[in-house]
Amino acid sequence: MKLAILGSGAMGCLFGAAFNRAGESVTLVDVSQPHIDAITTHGLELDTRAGVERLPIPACQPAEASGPFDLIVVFTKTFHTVSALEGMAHAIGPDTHLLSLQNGLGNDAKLAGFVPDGQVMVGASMLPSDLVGPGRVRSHGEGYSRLYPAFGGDPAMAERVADALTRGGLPAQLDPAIHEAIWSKAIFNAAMNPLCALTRRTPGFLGASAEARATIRAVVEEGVAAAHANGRMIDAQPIHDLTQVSMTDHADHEASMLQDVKAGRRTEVDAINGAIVEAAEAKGIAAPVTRTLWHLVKLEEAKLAESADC
Ligand SMILES: NC(=O)C1=CN([C@@H]2O[C@H](COP(=O)(O)OP(=O)(O)OC[C@H]3O[C@@H](n4cnc5c(N)ncnc54)[C@H](OP(=O)(O)O)[C@@H]3O)[C@@H](O)[C@H]2O)C=CC1
Ligand SMILES: CC(C)(CO)C(=O)C(=O)O
Repeated sequence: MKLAILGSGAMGCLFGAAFNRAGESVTLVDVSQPHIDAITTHGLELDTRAGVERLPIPACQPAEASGPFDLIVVFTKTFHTVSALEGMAHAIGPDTHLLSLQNGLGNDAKLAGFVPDGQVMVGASMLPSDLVGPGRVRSHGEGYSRLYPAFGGDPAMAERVADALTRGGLPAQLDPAIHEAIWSKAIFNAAMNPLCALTRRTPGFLGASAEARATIRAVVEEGVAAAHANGRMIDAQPIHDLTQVSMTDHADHEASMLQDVKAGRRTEVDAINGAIVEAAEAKGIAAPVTRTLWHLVKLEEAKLAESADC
């Protein structure tokens, strides 16, 4: 399979490395020239629990990517998805499949603007990953990934992708209830990520606080009510369990939203808390705790933007 990772940061490099280990032809596509130069000169340095690897994977800017690709895996932040795909339009052929394992709701609709519906795949990944410097990625947690065609149809390509990832060391499985899995993950992120970002602390700190635990429970309950109102019949308990695992087993992991505010970057809170609140309110349901966390993170982003201007 000839594939490109579009947005080869923390997650893109982790997944690109798995496809490379599985023997697939991978190109890492990104807009950061120092990152591309480091990978081209020294190889991709990947630090996992299995040790440190240095993988010689081609890396380039979008305009230099030579398609058409069988598969483009989109791993930009959600607010860059559409512009990133526009920058890869020359490398999308009639048979190109697109896959998003990004956080948040609404990734399927963004991808659907670029290929026929039957070639859009979506999913969710529980793997953690950090970009620690140009050409250097660290991922020290366990986690599964799930994927499936977003709008139904033949799952053959999704099967090939899950098989390659699993052979490359990242367990992945097909999940016909993929939209429920995506909702569950978004609710988990809506509960955990803003609190990590606002307190500048990891899940272990939240677990030690009764106030944080109560807030997390409230966001999960609101999110599940929103999902039900939108026809996604998910259970609250597995999400509560996942938040518990995060506070104990992943106590020191820096949630991606925490990494973003620490680096002074925009967060994905609109696609996570914002999307859940909008989906709830469209069905006449209030989600006040989720909304408040959304607004607090937006305030934090405004504060960071103001200090960057000074
Ligand atoms: N990190 C994690 O632990 C997890 C992240 N996720 C999700 O995965 C997705 C990716 O996250 P993550 O890997 O952390 O993000 P990163 O910021 O590490 O990587 C995104 C990369 O995309 C690049 N990019 C931006 N615009 C373009 C473009 N037009 N064309 C090509 N590349 C572009 C960015 O460059 P630049 O920085 O210069 O903008 C950056 O290198 C997000 O949706 C996130 O929520 C899901 C599970 C876990
Ligand atoms: C790594 C994980 C699953 C948990 O925090 C995540 O989704 C994130 O950091 O955004």
